[in-house]
Amino acid sequence: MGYRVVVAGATGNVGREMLAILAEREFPISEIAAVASARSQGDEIDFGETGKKLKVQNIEHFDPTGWDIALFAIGSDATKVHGPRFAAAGCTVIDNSSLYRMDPDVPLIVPEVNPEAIDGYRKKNIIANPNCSTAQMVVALKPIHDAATITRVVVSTYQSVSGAGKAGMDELFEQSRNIFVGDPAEPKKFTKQIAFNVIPHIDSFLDDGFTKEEWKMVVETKKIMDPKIKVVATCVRVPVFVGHSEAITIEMERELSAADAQKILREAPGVMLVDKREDGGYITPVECVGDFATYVSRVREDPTVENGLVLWCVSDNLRKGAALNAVQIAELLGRRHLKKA
Ligand SMILES: NC(=O)C1=CN([C@@H]2O[C@H](COP(=O)(O)OP(=O)(O)OC[C@H]3O[C@@H](n4cnc5c(N)ncnc54)[C@H](OP(=O)(O)O)[C@@H]3O)[C@@H](O)[C@H]2O)C=CC1
Ligand SMILES: N[C@@H](CC(=O)OP(=O)(O)O)C(=O)O
Repeated sequence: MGYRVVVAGATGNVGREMLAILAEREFPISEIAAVASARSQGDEIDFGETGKKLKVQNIEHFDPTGWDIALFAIGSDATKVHGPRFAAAGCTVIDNSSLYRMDPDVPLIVPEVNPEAIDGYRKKNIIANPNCSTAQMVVALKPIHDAATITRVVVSTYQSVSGAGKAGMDELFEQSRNIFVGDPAEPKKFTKQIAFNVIPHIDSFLDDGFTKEEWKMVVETKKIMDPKIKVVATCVRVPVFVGHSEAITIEMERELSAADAQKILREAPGVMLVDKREDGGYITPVECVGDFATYVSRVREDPTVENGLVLWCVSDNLRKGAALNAVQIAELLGRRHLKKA
């Protein structure tokens, strides 16, 4: 007994994590299909660690009729073509691209933060997954917002290359190797050398000088958590393979001590507080890989404003930032709306 589930983009970084997480969390599945582009048609991929192999199907020829849920991680362009086709066939699309996130008829969901918003999904039969940097930030901030009403957020991100897909990971690997052996480190996917460097530029530039990645953090946080919150972001690519980090400074309406914030975060869903004020008493990206948690460390009071806190937040961008959140949405959809086959 279970659902008929499609993973679209199953050969990619996010798709492979989706398959792994569906298996790890024993999502109720009666049948699973792995689809991707024509390039991968016929390839065999693992269904997580179940030992089961899945033959990749070409999305162009895949008929979604009779399938219950499709987890999409194929980018905005391909989603524009196939998302509405799957949704119209009755297969609910949970989409990782940015295409539908700000569509008023599409719920944008982080299950720990705004689960009730999923109830509007029937308008388009599509549910959006937020940007990876937004997802982990709202998980960390929601419990603090509930306690003291956050009014302003200043965030700087340190985003791993896996956020730019398989090609981003390959580029960091190749450039690092080339530099060690004295070969040129040519940028391809990124705008400048990423190995042994940082790049203050993710996604395209907008007219006001911010990047689209920074804009997404602003508008998505408002849609998921509270339209009144002011957010300003600086998004930076760093030479880390997996795991996004964020330095977050917040201002609140009411006073909340660092000790009280730590107490709240210790109990918060999806959050793992690791905050010892000693060497190594905090989490770094390499330590979060493969985990479900959003880690919070280094919670402290900001002495420069009346009610302010500063914290450090780390999470596996391919999991909470994409695949895990999508599977959690599927679980939520099952609990609130679907009947098991
Ligand atoms: N929520 C978030 O913050 C995140 C969202 N994403 C989203 O997920 C998407 C995939 O990311 P990621 O896995 O890292 O990228 P990868 O580059 O690792 O994988 C891309 C996947 O998309 C498939 N694909 C590409 N073009 C098409 C097409 N025209 N039709 C069908 N399938 C296609 C690829 O198939 P093939 O192997 O056959 O080429 C592959 O499976 C991103 O583009 C983004 O939209 C990603 C990371 C985080
Ligand atoms: N832009 C993110 C990953 C991503 O795909 O985001 P989005 O789905 O918002 O385009 C990163 O590079 O880390």
